[in-house]
Amino acid sequence: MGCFDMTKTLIDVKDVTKVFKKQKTLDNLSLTIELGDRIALVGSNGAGKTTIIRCLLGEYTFDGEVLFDGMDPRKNREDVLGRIGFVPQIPPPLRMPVHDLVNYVAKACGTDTTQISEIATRMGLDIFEIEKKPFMKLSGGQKQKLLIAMALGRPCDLLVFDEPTANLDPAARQVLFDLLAERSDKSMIISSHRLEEVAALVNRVVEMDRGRIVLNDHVEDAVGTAGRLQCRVVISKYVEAFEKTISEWNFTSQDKMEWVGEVGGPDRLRFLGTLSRYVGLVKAVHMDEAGKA
Ligand SMILES: Nc1ncnc2c1ncn2[C@@H]1O[C@H](COP(=O)(O)OP(=O)(O)OP(=O)(O)O)[C@@H](O)[C@H]1O
Repeated sequence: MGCFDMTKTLIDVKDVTKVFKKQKTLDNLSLTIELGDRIALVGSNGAGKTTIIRCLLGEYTFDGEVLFDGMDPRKNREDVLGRIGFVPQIPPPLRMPVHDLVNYVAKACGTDTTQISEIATRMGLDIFEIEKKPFMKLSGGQKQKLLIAMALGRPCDLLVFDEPTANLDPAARQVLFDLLAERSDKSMIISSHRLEEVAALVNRVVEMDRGRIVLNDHVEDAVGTAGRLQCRVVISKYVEAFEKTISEWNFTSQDKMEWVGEVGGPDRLRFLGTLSRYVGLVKAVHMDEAGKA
């Protein structure tokens, strides 16, 4: 864990403009990310999500300033990258065999290969089976799983995942969300087209459109940490998985169809994200701020 200043600002993006071929991909963008923020970075294709991530990783020149824990990512690239677990949207075309790649990453990032292979196994990827294969000859899903295992199997202060689920089957997606939930003490930026998919993991939503931020919602701010929401959820048919999930939120039911419970203000987004997994099942949702019916 690195040292942070009193303000706990992890990333400061100030007036960043990035132009590709005369087109402003980032348009005077400013954003402060605090330590502990878990951000869903959403927006349509071409909004600029990957570009701001690449600026943060020190890969591009741009006008304006980006600081990671006070450091310029271009001038202090090694230090900055040493603290970020990154999964790119498009896997790099590496010829290196999987075995060598995992060893290299483990050594460079101060972890051991077992950590990486254990996570890969949870994702459904047996590293030993593919260890002689060049990375670029793996399937899209295999590459993604290995990149995720390498990012999560190393020590870091920030996880940056750019569209991490694009090539994953539903089972692997679920494991990824479980793995990320286990790391909810970490700061995260997860870029996604599907807010409902990542909502359960985050405490902040930043939406981009044409290089600008159009929504910046701290979930805690909206309801207040002390506020509680009284909720009623009605489903159209009984499903055991739903019962298990909603029971984990301490909801109760007489008939297993209508469920009632309370959700803490800061957990509102996570709760809705959880419900969205059962969108075909949910017939009604009612939420009231406790005491303000
Ligand atoms: N290296 C590049 N050269 C030229 N144009 C680029 C480059 N990288 C990105 N762009 C352009 O910048 C814009 C934003 O791209 P970016 O990849 O940041 O968007 P995004 O929000 O990540 O989109 P997606 O959801 O499709 O991944 C697009 O119009 C894209 O064509």
